[in-house]
Amino acid sequence: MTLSPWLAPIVWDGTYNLDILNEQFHRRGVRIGLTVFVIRKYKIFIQNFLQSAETFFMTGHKVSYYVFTDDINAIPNISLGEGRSLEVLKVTGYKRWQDITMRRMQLIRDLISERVINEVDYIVCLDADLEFKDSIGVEILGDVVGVIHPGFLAESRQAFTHERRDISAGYIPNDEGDFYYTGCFFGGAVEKIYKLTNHCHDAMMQDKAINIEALWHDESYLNRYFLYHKPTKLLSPEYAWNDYYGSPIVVKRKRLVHVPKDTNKVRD
Ligand SMILES: CC(=O)N[C@H]1[C@@H](OP(=O)(O)OP(=O)(O)OC[C@H]2O[C@@H](n3ccc(=O)[nH]c3=O)[C@H](O)[C@@H]2O)O[C@H](CO)[C@H](O)[C@@H]1O
Ligand SMILES: [Mn+2]
Repeated sequence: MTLSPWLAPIVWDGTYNLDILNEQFHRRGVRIGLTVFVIRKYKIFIQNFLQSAETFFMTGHKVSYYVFTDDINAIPNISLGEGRSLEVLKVTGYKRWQDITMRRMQLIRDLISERVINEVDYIVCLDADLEFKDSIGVEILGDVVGVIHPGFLAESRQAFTHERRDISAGYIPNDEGDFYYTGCFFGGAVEKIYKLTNHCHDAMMQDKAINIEALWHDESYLNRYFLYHKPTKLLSPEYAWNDYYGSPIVVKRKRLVHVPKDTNKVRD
């Protein structure tokens, strides 16, 4: 499948010509931001994350990394390619891991509105427990970009693990939902991601006020957002692979892969 039912492209290997795209994006001098959070024990992932990003992420383009952490000194010094910069931002970690993952929406929103709106054109927001294993370039850029979760590519709508309680601001009715999107990767034009993160954070706060939390935390609220604000570009699960799902033939390139982790050890 290379087009969504609302005619947004779904990016797979073989669906685009990177030379043509690179020329277009170079001509615009496009700047790309990448946010990643390493709070508490997730700092173990940052070296490999950044090093592999230097090899495979947006080669030849202007890239700004924004690394959020509770301990600035724990972030290793990585030598960066030309036109690339890295900034470490100090944040206080939340006690519950669910709050750490959900509060990313608020922190990204505030970073965008405070300054990043003037620093980059596009912003890509990723989990930290990921390794780049193959090229990820400007083919992923668009106004609003969502990534199909590798576990739900061939699943029916009924199998999607959306939030199904109608009191939640993350609610998606049983007979709705286009795809199941991963929470580990979203992005788009910086002003569009301001709207997305602002909306998702507000939804989480609405739920918190009535003491509920959607089934898959930020991922559930993101799925709800994408139902009513459809992505203008979708990325295939090549962009958020997990070896737990083996090697189906449709997935020719595993570009970004989850690093196996023992959640009992890395989450408090
Ligand atoms: C592949 C995928 O769909 N990932 C999503 C999924 O599970 P995951 O199991 O992949 O979530 P996770 O444990 O990687 O947590 C999400 C991210 O929050 C950050 N973090 C989390 C805990 C902590 O103590 N310190 C810290 O820095 C870190 O950047 C991490 O990568 O569901 C989560 C919510 O349940 C998020 O929506 C993830 O994006
Ligand atoms: Mn993760």
